[in-house]
Amino acid sequence: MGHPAAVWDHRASLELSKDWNGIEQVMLRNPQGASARVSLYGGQVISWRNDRGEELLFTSSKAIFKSPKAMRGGISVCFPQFGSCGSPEQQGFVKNRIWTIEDNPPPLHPNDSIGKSFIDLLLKPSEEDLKFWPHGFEFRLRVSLASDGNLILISRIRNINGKPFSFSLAYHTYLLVSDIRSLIITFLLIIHSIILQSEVRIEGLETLDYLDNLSGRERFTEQGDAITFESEVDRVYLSSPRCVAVLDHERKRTYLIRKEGLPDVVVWNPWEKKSKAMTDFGDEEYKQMICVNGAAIEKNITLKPGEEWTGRIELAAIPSTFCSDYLDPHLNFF
Ligand SMILES: O=P(O)(O)OC[C@H]1O[C@@H](O)[C@H](O)[C@@H](O)[C@@H]1O
Repeated sequence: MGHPAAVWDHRASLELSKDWNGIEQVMLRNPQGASARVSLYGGQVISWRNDRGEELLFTSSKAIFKSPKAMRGGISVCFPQFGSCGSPEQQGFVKNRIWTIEDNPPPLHPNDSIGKSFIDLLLKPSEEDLKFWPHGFEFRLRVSLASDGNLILISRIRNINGKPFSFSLAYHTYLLVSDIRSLIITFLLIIHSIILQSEVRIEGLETLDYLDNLSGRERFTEQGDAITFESEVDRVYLSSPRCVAVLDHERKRTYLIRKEGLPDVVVWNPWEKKSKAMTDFGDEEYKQMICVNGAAIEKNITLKPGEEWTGRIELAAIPSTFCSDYLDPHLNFF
C-alpha cells in the first residue's frame, strides 16, 4: 500500500504499520490519548482504548490473525448476510478480505469529519467473490475516533450492478466486560430472601420481540426486565431503539451503542459448552465478553442500481453505571 504516515498527520494522528503476517493496520488517536486500531484485513477494528489506555473491546487470547478468516474479537462488518444462508463464508465474506485505503471518498456530512480522526476504507468484490454473490457493489467504511473517545463506524454500500440486490448487515461487536455471569447472593434472615444481582446487563431491549437463533429463529417477546446472563444467548432483537446500553457494575463502565439505519440488535454469548468447541476461543473467555451487534437482519435492505445505503454505529464507554439519560430516544447522537 505504501502510504507514508505523514500523509495522515492532518487527521489528528494516524499511523500506518504492518503486523501479523504483513497485514497493514491503521492506528487512530485523539489528542486526549484514546486510540483505535483498524486492520486492513477485514476492515476489522481490533482495538479501541480510552484515554486511560484501557482496552474496551474483547479479543480472544486464542484469536488467529491470519487469512482466510477474520480474527475472533474486535468489531467486524458482516455483509452481505448474517449467519450462513447457504454461503461458504459464515457472516458474509467482506470481513475476510483485504480492504484498501481510499484517499478521497465521496464526501460525508462535515460533522462526520470535523474534530475526528478517521480512516476511509473501500472494498469491491473480486471475480472470485462474484461467483458466490453475483452483485457489483462498492462498500465504503469510515472508522472514526471522536475527540471524546467515541468510536464511530459508517458503512456506505452502493449498487454498481445493473440489477437490484438485497443484503443484511451487522457490526459484530465484542465488548469486554468484567464477568457476564449473574451472581446469586443469598441472605439468610429470619425469613430468607434471595437477591439476584447482575454484574453485566443490557438495557434498551426490554419488551421487544426477538428471533431466537437457539430455537430455529422462533419469535419470542422479551419479558420486560433488563437482559442478564445465565446461559448461552443468541438472539436478534427486532425494531430496537436507537440506543442500547451495556452496564458493567464491577468495572463501573457503561457502553452505549447508538445506531442509525440498523433496526435490529444481535445479542450473543456462547457460554461454556460452545466456547470449548471453538478453536479460536478460550474455554473460560465467554465470561469476559458480550457481543451486542447493531444490525439490519429481519428485513433485508434492497438497493436498486446506482442507489446507496448508509448505516452507522457510535460506541461510547462512560465511566459509570448510570445511563438512563443516554437512553432517551429523542437525543441526537451523530
Ligand atoms: O463464529 P462466528 O462466525 O464469528 O459467529 C459467532 C456467532 O456470532 C453471533 O453474532 C451469532 O449470532 C451466532 O449465531 C454466531 O455463532
